[in-house]
Amino acid sequence: MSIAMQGSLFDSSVSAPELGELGATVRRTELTAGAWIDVRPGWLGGADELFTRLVDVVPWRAERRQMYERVVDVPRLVCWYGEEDRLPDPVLEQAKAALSAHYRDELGEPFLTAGLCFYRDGRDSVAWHGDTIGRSKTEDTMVAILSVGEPRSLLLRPRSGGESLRFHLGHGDLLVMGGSCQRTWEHAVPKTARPVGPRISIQFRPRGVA
Ligand SMILES: O=C(O)CCC(=O)C(=O)O
Ligand SMILES: [Fe+2]
Repeated sequence: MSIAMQGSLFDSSVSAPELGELGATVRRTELTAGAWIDVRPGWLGGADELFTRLVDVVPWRAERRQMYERVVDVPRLVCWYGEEDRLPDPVLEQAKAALSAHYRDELGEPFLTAGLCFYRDGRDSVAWHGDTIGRSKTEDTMVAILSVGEPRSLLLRPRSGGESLRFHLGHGDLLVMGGSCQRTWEHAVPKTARPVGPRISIQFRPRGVA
């Protein structure tokens, strides 16, 4: 598959993927009902290079999914890596280890799985949902999302109603949803008619969270 991506095409300084610090560069926002998000813009340098690699090496699958009574196309490509699976790029193994170290005391367990989503253009999306399959239905946990490629909006809104928050995530940005976020808030990557380039998100989760 060949994807032309704005920004990197004429960029002579294309650099190898490399993670920056976490530590004090991570900015926390407390949400309602015991939910929070951490944001670390540009955590992964050389993110466009990782995007290009992932487009090629990941065995992307188109999925169909049961939605209530209907089976619908999932408008994005996906690939899931379980805890025994080798991730498709060494820098993603490093990211998983760095996140596990950074959140060790607070989370009490490592990030073990990685879900990858490929939003090819503005028609690809994910509808409002919480990641509530498994323990996250009843327990506090964390889902860490690394974004590469062109930015897309990730929206968050409280299940109890209220304003939504919008983040533009791409080019190596990190966003971590924590606390009760999966149970008490929802998130979405909405479709857009604006011309947007392709984005890949990598979601790291602990065991039993999906
Ligand atoms: O692509 C994203 O940033 C979000 C993906 C997501 O919410 C999911 O796969 O559960
Ligand atoms: Fe999700």
